[in-house]
Amino acid sequence: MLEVEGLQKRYKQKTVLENCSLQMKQGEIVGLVGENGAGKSTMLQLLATIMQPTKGEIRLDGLSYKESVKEVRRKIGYVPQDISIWEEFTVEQNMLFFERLSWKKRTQEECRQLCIDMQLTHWKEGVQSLSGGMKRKLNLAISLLHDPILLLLDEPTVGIDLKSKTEIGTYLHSLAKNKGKMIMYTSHDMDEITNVCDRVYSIGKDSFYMDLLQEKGIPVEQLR
Ligand SMILES: Nc1ncnc2c1ncn2[C@@H]1O[C@H](COP(=O)(O)OP(=O)(O)OP(=O)(O)O)[C@@H](O)[C@H]1O
Repeated sequence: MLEVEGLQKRYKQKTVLENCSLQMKQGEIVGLVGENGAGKSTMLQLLATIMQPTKGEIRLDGLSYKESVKEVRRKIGYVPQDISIWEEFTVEQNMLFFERLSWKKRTQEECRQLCIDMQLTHWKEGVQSLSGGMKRKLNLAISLLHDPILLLLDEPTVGIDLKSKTEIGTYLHSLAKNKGKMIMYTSHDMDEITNVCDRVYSIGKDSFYMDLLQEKGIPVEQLR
């Protein structure tokens, strides 16, 4: 379970997040929406332990981010907005490289299976020749190497075709429902949010997203 209480983030004079509280349970896929600059990436980076909040508490499976950050990190997979893989390597070389950096050991077959599970079948192919969708899948596969319980995805489907988007959505759904992962992800695509997420947090004072998602019948709460 993820528990966030009274979170605040200030960048110098600017307060981006104020008194945000949220919870996530095992097996849930939660969307994070809001206009550009609302603070979605900031929230994901705080949850990923990349930045520290100026106020507030975060706990993952009862572990405090302040007291047990090393243990917490082992339980988190984070995919930033920008793709971060080795362009000059093959899919296989990328997977094996990042496996060596991971605290959890995986066999070559397990690494390959992770890719196959999300329909990334170009094991021997150079990353440079992959489509945007395949690169996104590889980035996602790398983030799963250490079998995290919380997966934080910053616009994982931006700029990719509908087929890859749908495959990623289906895969995320199976990760949550069959393996009990908690998944939080941001997107500006409301159809995708509606199709993939169980519920949504809308960041910011603007009620545009709240109204839109409520109309579509998706449970949504506002964070400011
Ligand atoms: N390191 C930083 N220093 C100062 N201000 C920052 C920093 N990072 C983000 N900000 C500001 O905080 C606000 C929230 O940014 P953030 O990237 O979290 O928004 P976002 O909702 O993810 O936006 P987008 O949809 O464009 O990705 C923005 O006004 C941004 O300029």
